[in-house]
Amino acid sequence: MNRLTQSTQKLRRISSQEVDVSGEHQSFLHDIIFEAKSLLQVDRVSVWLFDDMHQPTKLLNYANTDWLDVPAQLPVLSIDDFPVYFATIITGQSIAADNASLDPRTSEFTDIYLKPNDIATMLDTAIFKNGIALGVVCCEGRTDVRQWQEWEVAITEMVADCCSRRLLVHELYQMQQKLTKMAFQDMLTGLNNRRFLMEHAKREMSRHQRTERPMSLIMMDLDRFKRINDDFGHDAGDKVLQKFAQCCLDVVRVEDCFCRLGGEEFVVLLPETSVSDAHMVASRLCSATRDMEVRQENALIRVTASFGVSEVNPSMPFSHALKMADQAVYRAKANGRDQIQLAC
Ligand SMILES: Nc1nc2c(ncn2[C@@H]2O[C@H](COP(=O)(O)OP(=O)(O)OP(=O)(O)O)[C@@H](O)[C@H]2O)c(=O)[nH]1
Repeated sequence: MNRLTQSTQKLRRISSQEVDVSGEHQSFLHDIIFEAKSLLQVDRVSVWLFDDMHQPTKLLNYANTDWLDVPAQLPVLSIDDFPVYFATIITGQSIAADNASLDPRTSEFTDIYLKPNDIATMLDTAIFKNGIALGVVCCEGRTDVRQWQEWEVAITEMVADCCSRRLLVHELYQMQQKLTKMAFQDMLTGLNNRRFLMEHAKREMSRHQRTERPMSLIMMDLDRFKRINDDFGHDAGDKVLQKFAQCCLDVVRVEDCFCRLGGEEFVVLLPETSVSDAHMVASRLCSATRDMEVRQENALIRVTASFGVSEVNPSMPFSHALKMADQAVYRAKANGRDQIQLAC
């Protein structure tokens, strides 16, 4: 079997493997760049990505066989300093520079990179995404110049394709993470949303059923919020909601689950908390809201909120506790607002 066939088989096996793409590039490109180093018998293989694939101005170093611990400050190559190299790579041509200091496509690197790092020969090729160069795989030999063979260029191009596939999987993973976050997060306040609360409550209720520890719920609704929108505008209303969210987060504990149900309605689920303790938390939230000020142009906006506190009985559906707390909020509103009512 010739070298090309052997190397192709190795790379195909590597690129078919499932890998954890949740970490840094150095971790999930590690096996590919190490295999490239071994197949091509070079001193170093590195992966660089463009800052912007559509209008690249810089190449950023992302993964390197030499650095198992990636330094905080990675080298950056700018298009202004290496115009010929960039122009060649962007068009998708591989650069097999036998003598890197003499080859016009890589000689730009001589003083700044080749000499200080003792690099004599380079074989670089573009990593593509949708037919556009996204970055570069860079293979470097130290000390001796070398005559690159066609099969070695083909292998480097295949390494770049393996990287491209891994990067795509990494991008899909990041997109999925973002979508999951969006599905469970309120975009305006950054708080968890109703969907998150329902999922979280299910888990908490099962835990509390086993431990028989108390759990409580506080529902809160800003008072006469419509007036704020009407008097100061919708943006001011949004600002109030954001400030209120932050203000409440400062009061509750990290293990409490604070969510925006929608509009000007919020809930905090308090594990390991009796109704009387939840009432104390609600009192703190009530006075923190009263003390809160939001500046809008020359005006200072102040708000109050009405609170309903209920026990969460793990043997009843969670919607029951929500309903009880909601009814208590309704009574607080009917009773003059800016107060707390216990569910009965
Ligand atoms: N700025 C802003 N306003 C919102 C948002 N979501 C809901 N609202 C507004 O919140 C207001 C809620 O008004 P109402 O349900 O009448 O309640 P309220 O004025 O707070 O009166 P009470 O609850 O009875 O004290 C409505 O005007 C909604 O348009 C939001 O994300 N941003």
